[in-house]
Amino acid sequence: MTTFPADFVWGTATASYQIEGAVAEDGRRPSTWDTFARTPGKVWNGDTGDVACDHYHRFAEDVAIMADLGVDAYRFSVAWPRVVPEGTGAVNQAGLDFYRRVAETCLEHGVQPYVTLYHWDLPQPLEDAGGWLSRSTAEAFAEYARITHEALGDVIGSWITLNEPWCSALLGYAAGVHAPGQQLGTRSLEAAHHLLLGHGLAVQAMRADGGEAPLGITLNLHAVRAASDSEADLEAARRYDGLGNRLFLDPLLRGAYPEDVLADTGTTEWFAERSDDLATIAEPIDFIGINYYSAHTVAAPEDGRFSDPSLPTPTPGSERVVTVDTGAEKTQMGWEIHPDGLVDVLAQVHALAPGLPLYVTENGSAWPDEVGPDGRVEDEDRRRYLEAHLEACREAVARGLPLKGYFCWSLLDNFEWAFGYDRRFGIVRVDYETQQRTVKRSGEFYRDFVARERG
Ligand SMILES: OC[C@@H]1[C@@H](O)[C@H](O)[C@@H](O)c2nc(CNc3ccccc3)cn21
Repeated sequence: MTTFPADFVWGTATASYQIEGAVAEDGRRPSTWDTFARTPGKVWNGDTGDVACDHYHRFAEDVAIMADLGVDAYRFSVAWPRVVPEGTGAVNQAGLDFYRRVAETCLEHGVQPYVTLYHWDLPQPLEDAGGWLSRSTAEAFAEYARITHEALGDVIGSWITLNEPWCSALLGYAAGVHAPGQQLGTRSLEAAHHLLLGHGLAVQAMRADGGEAPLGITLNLHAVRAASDSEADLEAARRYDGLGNRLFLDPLLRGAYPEDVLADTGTTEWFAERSDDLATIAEPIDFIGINYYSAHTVAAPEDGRFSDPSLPTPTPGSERVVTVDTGAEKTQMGWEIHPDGLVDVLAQVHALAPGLPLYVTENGSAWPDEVGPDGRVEDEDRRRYLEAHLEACREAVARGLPLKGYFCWSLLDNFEWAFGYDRRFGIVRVDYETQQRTVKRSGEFYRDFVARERG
């Protein structure tokens, strides 16, 4: 059986708004998710990230848990509203000091800090000024990245500019199910462009600041399969792969937007007017992070079949694609379980950029956990999902794909965006009443798997 390289990175991942709480402490100012969560009807049960896992005060305990799990690395995000509270202008030293404490605590425990600079918590004043629909937000992001990289470059092992620009653009500005909750159809591609521009400007700014730490970006890639080899279904798959994957992979790795996607969405002229930005967007990077959860079998709509629910309407083009239920097992999110799709997306990126290091920066599953009378959480479904995807990583390595690490989503149960606290992804349970942490069966499995593979 193929073994993982000795330097393969085993990690866990979280994000600031989902775990920190302390949303008004030490100078932090509101983000778009503070606003969105407070908008009636947007988040399950009216949940907010006000307290979450209280990680702002409990980070040392959480890092110690990671050390006990034996992970090599911790991927967490820096909250822009803690560091530059208004989005531009004054820097909040208390915010930088918090992340320095987190990083130093990680290093003291032998855990490498991986930072995501933007995991969706945009400072509200920037949204008020146009958000990602505005080019100025891209420029503000680059300045925030430069400030944070300059302040923390001595304690951060790797930098990820953006988490999932697809979600920020398509869910935030088309579907409206994520902050800021806009439903602007194809104008969401303008947000995608400014997110990618912000990424490129940030890479340039951090490179200019010096430092050796690798720089990359994280994309949620969709493994896409046509329901049949009919022309209509193959066309649906082309559309889904285009809007879900190539709209981001192509400018980042080929320096050009996919013409078919721009044609599909009627945005060819808008992007042509900004073609000079492509050189910045395609600024060379050191790795790509891939968030993988599921594969999608798609088909052309027929009478009686509705638009694809996982491409929330009115996402551009979703009226021309339906997701087909293949009968595969699903997680509590309704996402089908296809570990082989992980290998497919890694191979897709490798084909575009041979040799570029790849990390699975998120992979995990939500299930309705039960706490036993002994206080344990025997989450066999999550353990099984985890095992299957770790074996998919092994297969990817065996095929010679440049997979360098795996980060389990998530270390802790946390605020699951529009689902609030109704969905648990953690390998460690959080009792939100007491903030008690309990390592689940899946966490024990991950600990033992990593120890065994490390030899
Ligand atoms: O939903 C689980 C996690 C979420 O908690 C992370 O913050 C986020 O980075 C994340 N991305 C995906 C995959 N992409 C996605 C697709 C549809 C809706 C929301 C996210 C899953 N997850």
